[in-house]
Amino acid sequence: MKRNNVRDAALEILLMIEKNQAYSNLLLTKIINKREINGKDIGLLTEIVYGTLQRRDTIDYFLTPFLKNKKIDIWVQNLLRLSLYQIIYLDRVPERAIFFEAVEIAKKRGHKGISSFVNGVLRSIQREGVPSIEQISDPLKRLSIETSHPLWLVTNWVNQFGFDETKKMCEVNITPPEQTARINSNISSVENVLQLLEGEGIEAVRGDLSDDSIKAIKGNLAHTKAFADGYFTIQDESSMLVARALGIKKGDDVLDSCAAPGGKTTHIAELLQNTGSVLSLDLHEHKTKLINDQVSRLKLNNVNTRALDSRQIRKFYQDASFDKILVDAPCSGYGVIRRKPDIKYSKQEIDSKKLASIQLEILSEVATLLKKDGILVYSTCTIGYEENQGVITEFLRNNSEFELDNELAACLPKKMESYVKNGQVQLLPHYFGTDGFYIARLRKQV
Ligand SMILES: C[S@@+](CC[C@H](N)C(=O)[O-])C[C@H]1O[C@@H](n2cnc3c(N)ncnc32)[C@H](O)[C@@H]1O
Repeated sequence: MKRNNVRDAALEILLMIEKNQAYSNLLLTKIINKREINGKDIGLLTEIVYGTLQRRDTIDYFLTPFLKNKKIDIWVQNLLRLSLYQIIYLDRVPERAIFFEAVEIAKKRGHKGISSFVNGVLRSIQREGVPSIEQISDPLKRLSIETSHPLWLVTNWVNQFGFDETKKMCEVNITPPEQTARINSNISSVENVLQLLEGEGIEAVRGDLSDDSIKAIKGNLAHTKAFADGYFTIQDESSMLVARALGIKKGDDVLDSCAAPGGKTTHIAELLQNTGSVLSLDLHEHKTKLINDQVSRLKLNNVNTRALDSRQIRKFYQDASFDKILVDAPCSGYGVIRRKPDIKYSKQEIDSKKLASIQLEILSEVATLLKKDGILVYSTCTIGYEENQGVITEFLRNNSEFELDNELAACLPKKMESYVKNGQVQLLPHYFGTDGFYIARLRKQV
């Protein structure tokens, strides 16, 4: 396989993302398989795609003066972006190779004129250097360009969390995420799994937040036999807190109302230790299949899945009642920008408003099936009032039999205590290096 296929594959993925065809993580896997990219090149391809996306607006700021107002095709712009990303941020890639391959791709996709243009722009940047970000005098605009987040999002976060917190958050968002996993406590322990992984040549250590978590230092946990054999689930440490927030007890009947691909359903099922039951819903069969796959891999016996819109649950389960209910709602995902940097550019401010009304509909419907004294946990992997505290405030206004439950802090790791306030926590990615997450724990009083 010729090396320039990596850059061409990166360009193909970036163009598909521009057309909103799917999220970067899914496209990457699809193109790696389609083009049969080999192991060594997968690393470079991943780095180019994620790096270019993570820094897209910064790179555009650098490129703009060199384009001299010339209108260029979207593929040329993306070719320049990914080439400049490598020149500025990837020390180990020789510049000669970057220039050569950019020109070859331009020739192949366009014509000689375009390849000369691409070569000319890159050579000018090499000669003159990129413009300084320091010259942007407005601090919000500077932060927006420096960390490649849309100005409206930066402004929104600064209004909620202040400038310093927002800056830390934006800076973490342009770093690569860690890979962590949750041990399947039904069949193993952290020590045992670390040993198994060592035997497979993977370097891993205990996680930072949860007792049953591990963190990869070298190697990919997803490609191990221990994973295939059900010893653990790849999951961010913030996500592992959600099932904990439910305070699962043996024998509980639990509803997971937005469950695919099953990260939290399987955690709940593990905490039940082969007792009780989990009913896991998601919109479509192809989604519930993902849950079933994980349930089989982890050898769990207490999960039932069904393709169903949770907003319709009473039509199908009018006599059911649950001890615990989880709404891990569909959301804008601003807490997982490190994993899906394209979120920064594809989402609009208005999306949170639309999502908040769906989130409230789901909560309001499923809450009717909770037993007296039962626990309802609402969570999202997003950051910001509208889809989080705003939804809960509105829910509590309409459902006076519920109250925020202060037991939340006791369910979560001690380290997090100071961040838990009044039965809620908004975890920002720079607190513990996890994804950003919101969790609220509510109790039904009557
Ligand atoms: C944040 S994800 C859930 C992640 C999952 N809890 C886990 O830990 O793996 C939200 C899920 O909600 C599903 N969803 C969206 N609207 C829904 C609805 N009205 N009823 C049921 N599921 C819904 C989406 O298909 C998506 O899979």
